[in-house]
Amino acid sequence: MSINSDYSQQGAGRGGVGVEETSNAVEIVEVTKAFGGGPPVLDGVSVGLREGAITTMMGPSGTGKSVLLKHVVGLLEPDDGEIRIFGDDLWEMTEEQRFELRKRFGLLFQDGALFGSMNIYDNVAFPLRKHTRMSESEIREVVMGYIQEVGLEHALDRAPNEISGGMKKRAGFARALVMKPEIVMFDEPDSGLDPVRTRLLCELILKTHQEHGGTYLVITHNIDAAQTVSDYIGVLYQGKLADYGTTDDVFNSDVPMVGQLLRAEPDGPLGME
Ligand SMILES: Nc1ncnc2c1ncn2[C@@H]1O[C@H](COP(=O)(O)OP(=O)(O)OP(=O)(O)O)[C@@H](O)[C@H]1O
Repeated sequence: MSINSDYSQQGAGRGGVGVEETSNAVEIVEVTKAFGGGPPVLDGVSVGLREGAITTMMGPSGTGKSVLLKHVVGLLEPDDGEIRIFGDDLWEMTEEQRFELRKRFGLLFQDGALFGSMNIYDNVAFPLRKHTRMSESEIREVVMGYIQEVGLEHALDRAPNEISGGMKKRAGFARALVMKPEIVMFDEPDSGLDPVRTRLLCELILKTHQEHGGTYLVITHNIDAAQTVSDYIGVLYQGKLADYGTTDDVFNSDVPMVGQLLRAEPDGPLGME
């Protein structure tokens, strides 16, 4: 599939192959969230993230995708509804249990969220130094393994402000993986990348997932990236889950807003508001 492929063409995507029988690692159940007395950003959203699958969440800007991700990782508490991680309600457990659970998550934010005062090696080593009792030589072995996987061996001593946006994302990816997380979440991993680097990052996501397994949640506006990496796609719109299914199902959706979003058509229910 070329980068400028016809998005309306069907049959691409991972299509949930091989993961249909798994249970949900994450269950978002009837979650409602509003801020400061405003209308709900999430209005009774229910969706599961299948264990071992890559699920992508799409939707127009400002529709609550990042808010949903923050609920999954426990950074936001729902006004109503439940977040269940491996069957346990995140807000029924103690603060300490939630803290322990968070170690099973890897998070990749848009800019890699690297510490500006540390070089790339120390950034990737940081979670191991903070959360484990591994020796420096054990840490080095693990860190170098992931740094090689993301192709940053030549940039170990560089500071985050000395490397490109794509390299920052790869460093953030290595840091997200270093604790061997069972759930990995990517908030717009492709933002600011050109089409070739977006494609390379997608390949890296697929390769890493294949190698290490895990449940991935990806938030993106990039149609090509969504089609390439996803087993399942959910679409958020006006506080609700407008559609959810395998990649093929959602790209074939007869929900007008979903068709418009995935074909990037100017005409349809979506406007500039
Ligand atoms: N902590 C907060 N306090 C108040 N409002 C918030 C907070 N977090 C998010 N919002 C609001 O919730 C709405 C959804 O935001 P969110 O960042 O989840 O959208 P998004 O779908 O990820 O958008 P984009 O695709 O543009 O990144 C926005 O109107 C935003 O202003």
